[in-house]
Amino acid sequence: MDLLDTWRSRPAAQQPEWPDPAQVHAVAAELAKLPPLVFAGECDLLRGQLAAVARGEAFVLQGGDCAETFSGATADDVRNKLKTLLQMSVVLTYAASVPVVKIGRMAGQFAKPRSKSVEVRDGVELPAYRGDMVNGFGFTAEERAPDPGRLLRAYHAAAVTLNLCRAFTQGGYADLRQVHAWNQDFVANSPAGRRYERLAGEIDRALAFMNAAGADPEEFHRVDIYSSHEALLLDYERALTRIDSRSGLPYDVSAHFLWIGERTRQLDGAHVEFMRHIRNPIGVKLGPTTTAEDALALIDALDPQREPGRLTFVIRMGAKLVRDNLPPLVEKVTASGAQVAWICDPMHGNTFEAESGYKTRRFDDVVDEVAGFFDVHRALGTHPGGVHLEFTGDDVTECVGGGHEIVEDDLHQRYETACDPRLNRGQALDLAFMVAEMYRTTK
Ligand SMILES: O=C[C@H](O)[C@H](O)COP(=O)(O)O
Ligand SMILES: C=C(OP(=O)(O)O)C(=O)O
Ligand SMILES: [Mn+2]
Repeated sequence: MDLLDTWRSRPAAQQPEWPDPAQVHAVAAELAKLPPLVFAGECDLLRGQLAAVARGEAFVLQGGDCAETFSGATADDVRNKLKTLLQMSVVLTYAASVPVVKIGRMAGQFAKPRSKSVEVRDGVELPAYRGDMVNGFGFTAEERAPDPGRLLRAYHAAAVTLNLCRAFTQGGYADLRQVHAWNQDFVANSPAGRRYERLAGEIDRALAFMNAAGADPEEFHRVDIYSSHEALLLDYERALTRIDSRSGLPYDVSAHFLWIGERTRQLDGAHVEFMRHIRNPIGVKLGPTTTAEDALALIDALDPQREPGRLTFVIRMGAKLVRDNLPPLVEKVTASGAQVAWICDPMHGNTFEAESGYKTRRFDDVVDEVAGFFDVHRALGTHPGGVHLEFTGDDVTECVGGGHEIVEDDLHQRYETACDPRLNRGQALDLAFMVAEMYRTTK
């Protein structure tokens, strides 16, 4: 059997109950004919940059929506998210003096694992929303029915989003001389915006100095931003896996970086089996129950050559557990000689339901988990390699706390997420300043 299909005989968690498997087959055949969204050479470049992270020389900023939506694939939405990512990245690069590898949870993050497969409202039970790639968000039987045609729509929405990202980041918008422009609509009404504006002023002076001294590096005019999503729906990921004409090796060309979620990382499961065979840089989310033995077994399965940059562990323990549960993992993995990149997802271990019923997260818990992650690496002399966040470019009210204090009673004002609560732009920028400070005092 083709190695790319061995996953089919393993149990695959969190797959939709498609009404008609023949239709999934037909859609997969159509997807398999469509052009790649990313190129193998780009995935290799990212693998090289993640190798620098694993060596302790760079820092990952990975983030975006919990669940992208088809209706969110607009110029405004994508630009706002990118702007936030660029601002955070500038803060980290400048304030922490570290090269930042920028990875969007964008252009493909359309499928969600769920803790319950059904949702009940007022006695009515319907399938849970599993992302726009599977079913609709609206609470009606029609919307919630899984529809394989959505796999194709996801491909096209990813293509549109990626095209915008490429245009914004290569076409002048991401030029470092635009540091003020990214902040224009934000500065007056926000403390984070004002703090950013001061930093942008310093960058301006540094750029003017470099210019006067005769340096105007090409790298300052554009940035590389990579795409990523959870590789959840294996029919989709398999259909978008192609053999690289240069090397003869398989790459999943739906995104540069793919990760295995906390709910699908079973060693003998279909997700690990599929991901073993693609050559992209990949990640695995590790939650609070992960043992060092689990982590070592995942390395054996997914990175048998111990190739720096191939494997990233995304730690999401929760603020209360990270200081106790992470050290044995880092110690044993480091002792094994594997060079993984360690990055911190301070979102998924800190979700709770507010009294009003909204799913939310406390900004302070998010900060505390990142601080715990840094504490562990500082104590062990290992490298805190990055953060993985859920944020948006808009002023939503989904997470509580932060500089512009949002309280639980405010959540209803602008609660727009299709799945998990995201940091808004001010909270994301505040966090970037705090992470930069933690990095400076750790290294
Ligand atoms: O984004 C992550 C998961 O899909 C999400 O946290 C699960 O949320 P649920 O517990 O509402 O299903
Ligand atoms: C589902 C997610 O996370 P986890 O697998 O860590 O729960 C996510 O990143 O949205
Ligand atoms: Mn999420």
